[in-house]
Amino acid sequence: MPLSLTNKNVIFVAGLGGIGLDTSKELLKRDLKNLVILDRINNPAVITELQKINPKVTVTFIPYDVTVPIAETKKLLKTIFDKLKTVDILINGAGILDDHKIEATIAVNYTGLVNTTTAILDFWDIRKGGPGGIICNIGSVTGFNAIYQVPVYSGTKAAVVNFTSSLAKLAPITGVTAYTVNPGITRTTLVHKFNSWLDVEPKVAEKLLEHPTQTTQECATSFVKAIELNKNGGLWFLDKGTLEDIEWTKHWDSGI
Ligand SMILES: NC(=O)c1ccc[n+]([C@@H]2O[C@H](COP(=O)([O-])OP(=O)(O)OC[C@H]3O[C@@H](n4cnc5c(N)ncnc54)[C@H](O)[C@@H]3O)[C@@H](O)[C@H]2O)c1
Ligand SMILES: CCCCCCO
Repeated sequence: MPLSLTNKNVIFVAGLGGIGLDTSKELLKRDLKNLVILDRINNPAVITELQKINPKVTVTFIPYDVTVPIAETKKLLKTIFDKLKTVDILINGAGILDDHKIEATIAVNYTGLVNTTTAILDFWDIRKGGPGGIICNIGSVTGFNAIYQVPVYSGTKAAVVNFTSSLAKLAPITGVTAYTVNPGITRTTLVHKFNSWLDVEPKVAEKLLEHPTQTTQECATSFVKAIELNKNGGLWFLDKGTLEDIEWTKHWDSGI
């Protein structure tokens, strides 16, 4: 159901990246209570600028690498919950795009997202007396249909979409709802130049960028609208400045 972001506490993993930073700025147009940015990027000047956007919101930065062991993530989350007492939304946005780096791509884009999500369930799971919560995972249009020249990256994004859809179906058990935001090609440093798998297409970036794209601001505007729409199981398609909830085609059902 639609969600007011007023007085909410949000953890944003990768909130300082290309998409992340403009989305953080868009979030700060709402009167959150706290925006806690976890990122591998550490830029105090940017945090200072973010804080100036909305004095009603407390902006906090904590260095975080999603590839750390899950026990470390749980310790970090405990420090945040000890301070804030409640967290309403976790946004998982970390991602790399380099199909030469197979293990790193899987570790960051999938394993890191799964571990961060799993870790916060320690604090949210209603079966443990938790309050429940909301998971917003950044997938990608490539999670629906691959950029087949980067099959490793695309595969991790398909995994994010699939994993998050399962979380949404598990919400009645855990009390944690979930959805993905899936941007189309958005002009950030991630997409300027990157390696294709086994160099099957040395000009993959150049070829893709010949087609229509969107700005990070367009993406951010759609991103926060999706957060406010707050649809459990949402498959949000954020392409060329538009926002659309995708209907997934069911080909099989486990029956359970
Ligand atoms: N730009 C696009 O066209 C596009 C399209 C669809 C999805 N995405 C996804 O959006 C997200 C942001 O991408 P972007 O285009 O802004 O690129 P970006 O490179 O600007 O941002 C990537 C973010 O992930 C963070 N990150 C990377 N490795 C990390 C790690 N080990 N631990 C913690 N944080 C880590 C970076 O610090 C940065 O904040 C990624 O998940 C990407 O896959 C991007
Ligand atoms: C230009 C290629 C962008 C690929 C990132 C889509 O998730």
